[in-house]
Amino acid sequence: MIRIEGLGKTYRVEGREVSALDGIDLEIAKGEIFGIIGRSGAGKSTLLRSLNLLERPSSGRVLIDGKDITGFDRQRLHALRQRIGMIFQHFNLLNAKTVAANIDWPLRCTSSLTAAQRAERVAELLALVGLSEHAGKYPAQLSGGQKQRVGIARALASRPQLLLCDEATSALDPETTQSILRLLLDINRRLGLTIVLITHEMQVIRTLCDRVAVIDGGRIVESGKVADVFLHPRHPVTRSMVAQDDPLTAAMLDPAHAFAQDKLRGTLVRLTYVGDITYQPVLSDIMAASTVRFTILQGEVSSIKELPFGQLLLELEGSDEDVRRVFAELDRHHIHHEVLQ
Ligand SMILES: Nc1ncnc2c1ncn2[C@@H]1O[C@H](COP(=O)(O)OP(=O)(O)OP(=O)(O)O)[C@@H](O)[C@H]1O
Repeated sequence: MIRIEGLGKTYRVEGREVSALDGIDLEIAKGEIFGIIGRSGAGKSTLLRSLNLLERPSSGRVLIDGKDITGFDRQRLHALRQRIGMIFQHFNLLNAKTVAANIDWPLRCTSSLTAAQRAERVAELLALVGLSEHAGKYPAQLSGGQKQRVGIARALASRPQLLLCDEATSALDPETTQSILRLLLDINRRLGLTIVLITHEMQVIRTLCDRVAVIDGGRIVESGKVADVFLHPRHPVTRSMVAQDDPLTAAMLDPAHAFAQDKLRGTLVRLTYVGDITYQPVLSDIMAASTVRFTILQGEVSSIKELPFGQLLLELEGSDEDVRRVFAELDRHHIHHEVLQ
């Protein structure tokens, strides 16, 4: 659906050139939830805003459904923006208008619907985001989570195919964040809407996204399925973002900090696995058929979106030959192993 090719953006600040994006290549499929994560100043907002040309790239192309939008004239851009909704960290609501009027606003400005048809659409959207009882309130009377629900309803008013989320939960507490993420997931499933979001929180990516790209210094430094990137982060920025989100993974990625090294007798191995195998006694079977003994030093069973995963830090004691056989059995069962020491 979206193809970004060699995208670059340079800002001119006081006669100096600041490079915000440098040679970005990405593909985002229809119906997927794609996350872009990075530290402050990495280029996330510039990249997201290039998708609806709120930011004009300096080089490269953005293709949506095969059409290069960077060459669109005003009229085509106007039509494109109606197919792309956007929500913001600070909600950007019209404070002097009620919830219903905020949601009605884009319809009033751009659609050819009658007042009655618009009212019907607003009622539908209010129900979708769970705010039917708050239609007559003003933004100042709402909680942060409710304000973001209004933002989502407003973004969906013109039935877009693509929703851009700019740090949509960064201003919310953890519980409200979860409820907004659940709403976005529900909307993605019910409406088949493609969602592209930017965040600096790995937790948001883990909960919501199918795939992720890590951006640093205006370049994509790592990308892939969320489970792969989360469980096997390669770039230092990715490792640090995973570590901030999940201390257990951090400890397993860098076990030197996790426990007393002088107590180690055998081979230190990190196992990772995803999917149904998480709930099967495969490890028990493999070890029961071997003379190799194991000690669990650390472990975690959790989920990424709805995909269960496990990771274990084990010390294996046995002959090299027997340990190799255990590794071969792990491979056979798609349990990834990584010898750490
Ligand atoms: N309008 C602008 N004029 C000049 N420089 C800009 C402008 N917008 C962004 N930049 C610079 O471009 C780089 C990328 O900024 P961008 O806002 O895209 O990063 P970000 O990852 O979204 O950061 P944050 O998480 O802090 O919002 C930064 O160095 C920033 O200072």
